[in-house]
Amino acid sequence: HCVGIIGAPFSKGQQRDGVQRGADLIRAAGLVQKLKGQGCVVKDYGNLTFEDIPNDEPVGRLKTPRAVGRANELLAGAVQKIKSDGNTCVMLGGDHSLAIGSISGHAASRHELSVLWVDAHADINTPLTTPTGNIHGQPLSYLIHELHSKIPIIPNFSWIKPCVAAKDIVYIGLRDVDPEEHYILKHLGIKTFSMTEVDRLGIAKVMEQTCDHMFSKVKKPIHLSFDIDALDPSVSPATGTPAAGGLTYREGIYITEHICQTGLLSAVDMVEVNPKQGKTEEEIKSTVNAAVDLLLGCFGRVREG
Ligand SMILES: N[C@](CCCC[B-](O)(O)O)(CCN1CCCCC1)C(=O)O
Ligand SMILES: [Mn+2]
Ligand SMILES: [Mn+2]
Ligand SMILES: [Mn+2]
Repeated sequence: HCVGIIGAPFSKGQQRDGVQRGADLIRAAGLVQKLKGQGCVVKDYGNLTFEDIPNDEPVGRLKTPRAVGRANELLAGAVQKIKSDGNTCVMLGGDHSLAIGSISGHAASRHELSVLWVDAHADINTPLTTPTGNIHGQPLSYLIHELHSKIPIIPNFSWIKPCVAAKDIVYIGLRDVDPEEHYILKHLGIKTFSMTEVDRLGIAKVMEQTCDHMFSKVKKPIHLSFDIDALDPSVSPATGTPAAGGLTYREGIYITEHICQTGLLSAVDMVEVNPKQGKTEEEIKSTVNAAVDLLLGCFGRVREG
């Protein structure tokens, strides 16, 4: 595996300070060395630098939209470069609004994508449905062809072109979905495996049916967008929007092992690690170590050794 890593120390898709430190914490836990130790060729492209944008007043309910739009424009360019260099891209967040840039940049180089969204949340609110105005709860709405007509003009967002079809998205881990999001998921017929399905089917069947869905027509490169809050808070407490009843550590690892086995993983996001949301050093370590182990699972680490 040839892996290109980009850090995006960005937090303005939400309101809690600290998530911008996720990338460097994951690096400090040895991600690069451990990937190399399992035979990967790794290039670390470093961290993006996000200039402060003054007077970034709300637009409608949207908070700090100009910063979010600009940060994602920069990220999209970086991801496109990493892909053109022939790597599988690893984007280390930062909050989940960064999926706008990560998926946009990926799609710019690989056109048709399958998106696997592993998250407690659907992150598909539009600017008009969002209950909080936090753009980390909205990234998919800017990217899906079928929602394009629902997106108003937003400063620094004009570069974004929808690039994913609703049929090419699969969710795993949902358990905290807003009513408006639920309507959108149903209306668009998006494939979802909530925690109910994880409990009913077991993670092996969930992954089997996820792949059946993604490969039902043509096999496309996979973009895995992993929000660490998909895992149960007992495993990953240091995150901004924890929700009870999440994936076990083992279920998370099984997801990444299975996706690795497809040979189609083309980009992965690891977002929402927030050290300031951990009550103890232990909680922070547990969260960061889970993020590292999930990424190692994406790139060939198997538990049987
Ligand atoms: N759906 C929420 C949470 C988004 C989480 C973003 B992620 O997944 O990147 O962490 C709102 C959640 N909801 C608001 C009302 C009270 C209950 C929680 C939103 O703000 O849109
Ligand atoms: Mn989430
Ligand atoms: Mn998310
Ligand atoms: Mn989150």
